[in-house]
Amino acid sequence: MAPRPAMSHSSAFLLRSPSSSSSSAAASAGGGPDADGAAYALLVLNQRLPRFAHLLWDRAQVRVCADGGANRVFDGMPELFPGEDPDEVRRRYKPDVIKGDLDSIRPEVKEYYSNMGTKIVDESHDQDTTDLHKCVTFITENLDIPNKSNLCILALGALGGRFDHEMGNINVLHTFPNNKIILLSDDCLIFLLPRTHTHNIQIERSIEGPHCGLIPIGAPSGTTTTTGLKWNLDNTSMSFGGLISTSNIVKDESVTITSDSDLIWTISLRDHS
Ligand SMILES: Nc1ncnc2c1ncn2[C@@H]1O[C@H](COP(=O)(O)OP(=O)(O)OP(=O)(O)O)[C@@H](O)[C@H]1O
Ligand SMILES: Cc1ncc(C[n+]2csc(CCO)c2C)c(N)n1
Repeated sequence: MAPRPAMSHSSAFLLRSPSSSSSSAAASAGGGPDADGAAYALLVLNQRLPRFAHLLWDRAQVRVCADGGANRVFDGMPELFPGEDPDEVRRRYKPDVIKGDLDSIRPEVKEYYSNMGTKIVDESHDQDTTDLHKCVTFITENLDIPNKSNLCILALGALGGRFDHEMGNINVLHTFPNNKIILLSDDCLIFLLPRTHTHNIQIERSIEGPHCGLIPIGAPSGTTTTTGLKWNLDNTSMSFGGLISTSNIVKDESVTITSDSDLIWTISLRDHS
């Protein structure tokens, strides 16, 4: 296989104190870019907020709700602060943008955030792309977002739930292969490993692993080689109907992956509740 440039990946954005990789789970309020200097945009989808949603919110460069995701922020953020006045909590967690076909956001939620100055982008004319797709387009095309080319996109609530939505969300990873997009749930995260690069994934053991998978969703892979896993691939083919790497285990501090096809990487998140 021809040599190709390296791309590194880290889930340090989930660390409580991103500068120290020995610290434990899920981010605290801090402000500013995450661990490895990679700033991120937070995208909230229409599923129950993960337990660490408010912590990621505090450090995001920009916060976008995909249609009904706005209901989840409106209802869910106060639930993460049970002792506090719900309205006070809501005022602290104001989305910058709500975008989608707007058939799921409740009218009172739309009015509430509109009155607070949130930008509402109605794309109800487009019934061919998902709300997640619309929001990723917004982030990649919006000139007002600083440092956009380095911006990672964290999509909360993208996994678990309806299978058609999950597949639509994974399709967005393949539609925007040049953008770093991470789909998150309470239980795991996934992202795309474009075939154009070799990949070096830093494992944050306090918050992720040990279960992981390497899956050729878009197309079969003729050859994939890995290091750092319990069951490594060595110039191995993967396809649906044949071998795909599920229920694998991370062994080392970093995992390297090279493949002739785009692959989906997934790793479990540890339960810190
Ligand atoms: N159950 C789910 N599982 C995974 N992702 C979801 C789920 N529900 C919503 N999403 C994500 O949140 C986004 C916004 O959801 P919303 O329910 O507002 O979309 P929608 O277009 O109204 O959905 P639909 O009309 O298909 O029910 C979706 O584009 C999708 O990316
Ligand atoms: C072949 C095909 N299948 C499904 C849809 C429906 N659809 C896909 S994305 C979307 C918007 C959801 O907010 C809707 C309604 C379509 N247009 N074309």
